[in-house]
Amino acid sequence: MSNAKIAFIGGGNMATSLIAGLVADGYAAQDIRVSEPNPERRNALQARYGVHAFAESAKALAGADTIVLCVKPQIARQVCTAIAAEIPGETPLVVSIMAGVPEQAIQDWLGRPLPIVRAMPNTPSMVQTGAIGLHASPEVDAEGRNRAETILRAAGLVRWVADEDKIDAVTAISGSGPAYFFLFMEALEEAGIALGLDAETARLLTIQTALGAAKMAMESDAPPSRLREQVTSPGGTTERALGVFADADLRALVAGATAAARDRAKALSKTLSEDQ
Ligand SMILES: NC(=O)C1=CN([C@@H]2O[C@H](COP(=O)(O)OP(=O)(O)OC[C@H]3O[C@@H](n4cnc5c(N)ncnc54)[C@H](O)[C@@H]3O)[C@@H](O)[C@H]2O)C=CC1
Ligand SMILES: O=C(O)[C@@H]1CCC=N1
Repeated sequence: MSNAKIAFIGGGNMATSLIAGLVADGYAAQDIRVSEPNPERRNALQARYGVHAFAESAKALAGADTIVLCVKPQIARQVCTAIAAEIPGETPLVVSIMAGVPEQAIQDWLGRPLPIVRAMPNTPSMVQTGAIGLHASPEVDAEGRNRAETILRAAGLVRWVADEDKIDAVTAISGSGPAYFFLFMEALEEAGIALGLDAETARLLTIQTALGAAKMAMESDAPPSRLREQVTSPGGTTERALGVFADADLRALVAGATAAARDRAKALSKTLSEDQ
């Protein structure tokens, strides 16, 4: 495995997910440093993963060739301008998982056109089953792409997009996507209870069905539409249920919801890059 020296700026939930995945994949813990103001989080990271965690960003950044920005978007500007002078002299790769923060803004705040990979992970990264969209700024070379991919692949499946604005589409589909599936699970579980199942049975049947459907869709050569047809006997129960979804125009609802999420991502990016 590559021996990039990685500095995580921010050691919260998402950073912890990435670090957990890297260490589980055999990445050397001594090559990972973290800057994190919260002493409990620092202690937990050191104890669980054997990485070095520091209160001072300069100590995490010393000797780093890869910097992973994992703080909240609202403090992106403040943190980037604070660490700008501490970044090692070579041109390290910067990977940002901060939602809605444009690559150009990061380069401006860091004071030089460093190669930036922007990543949009999602919360299943916490169980190494994330879906992660990546975009590289023009300064990123093939080796930088590989390095970014190594870090993010530890958290799940990665897909590159060619244009930075497509990260807003990734946000709408997989970034926010877990919430859509959780909502559907909540509704199915509630429906199961309304139909007379006990709560635990309704929950477990719902979750296992979601897991099984996702596993089949991932492992099968057939598209989800074919898998759906395989469940749907002519004149049977599924056909009736799908008819109710069709009457409510579920596809139009999903298209509208994801367009709303995409538009919000675009608006937040504008705010984050301009108004801080
Ligand atoms: N939760 C989600 O579904 C997704 C989150 N993200 C992005 O991931 C990033 C991190 O999110 P979480 O891990 O959920 O947040 P979090 O709040 O768990 O982690 C942020 C960490 O940054 C630390 N911090 C604050 N000031 C700092 C400073 N000056 N220097 C270093 N560290 C500092 C905080 O103590 C905290 O531990 C955000 O930018 C978010 O947009 C991206 C995609 C999806
Ligand atoms: O809801 C949000 O704005 C963030 C971005 C993707 C997931 N959570």
